[in-house]
Amino acid sequence: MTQMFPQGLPFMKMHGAGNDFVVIDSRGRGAVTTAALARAVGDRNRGVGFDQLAEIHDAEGADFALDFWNSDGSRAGACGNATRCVSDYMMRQLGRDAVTLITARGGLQAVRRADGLVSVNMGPPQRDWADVPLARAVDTDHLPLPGDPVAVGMGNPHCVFFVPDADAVDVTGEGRRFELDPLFPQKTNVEFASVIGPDRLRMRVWERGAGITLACGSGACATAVAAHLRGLTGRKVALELDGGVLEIDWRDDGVWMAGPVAHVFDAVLSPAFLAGLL
Ligand SMILES: N[C@H](CCC[C@H](N)C(=O)O)C(=O)O
Repeated sequence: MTQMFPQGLPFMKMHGAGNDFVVIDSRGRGAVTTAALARAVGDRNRGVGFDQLAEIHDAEGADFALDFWNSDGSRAGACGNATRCVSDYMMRQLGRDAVTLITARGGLQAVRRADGLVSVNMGPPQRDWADVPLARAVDTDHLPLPGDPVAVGMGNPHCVFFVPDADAVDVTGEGRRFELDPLFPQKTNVEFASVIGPDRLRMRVWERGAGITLACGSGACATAVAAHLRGLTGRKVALELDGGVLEIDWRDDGVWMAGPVAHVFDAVLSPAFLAGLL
């Protein structure tokens, strides 16, 4: 398929609070991303490097559709920060302050707030063990794992730990261990959070298929939901991540997540790089 891109394959580099993405706009043509392409582009030395690759597609009944890939070549059912970044790009292109999109989770909406932050409704949290998904029927509010974590699905699985000091956690060691725990048949993203106040949390994250990232939107949503369920915070919280602050508001219609976005550069994957990948 390389011959389809004799001039190479254009992409955009974006980030939301330091959660970084390669975005490929495939509207008007078929999907191009494969696991091999995601792994090659995701290699920070031999490719471009990203936490997730997002591919934009045409959609029926929405402004666009989005697919997400991790840097290890696996698929992600949700990616809140990439959704905000691509929604910003689409709102600019369409000259609007609101867009609708379709992901593996279903239909979502994103808006540009009066303060300029891009906010997305990530939908209601999934609290049933089978939806997270977990391997067996357990209490999702108190998983039978050391550290008493909470399981929350946001279109992808999250395992949220509340700890006295998130900065003291060995995120790589603990994250990798719980990512691969058999309780999570599709593995899991792992969050470590500490309470700063009734409307403020500190959070660090280990992402399934990507490792430590500077921020994780769906993880921030899952953590805010878990904190409220545990009676630690209200429904509206700011989360301090390594790459910036994300604002979460758990409303009746879903979990809204707002934060900064950046469109860093546009570039092209060369035909030589693509050879054998497409
Ligand atoms: N960074 C993303 C989440 C990626 C989740 C991915 N690692 C998975 O396999 O579920 C976000 O902003 O929501």
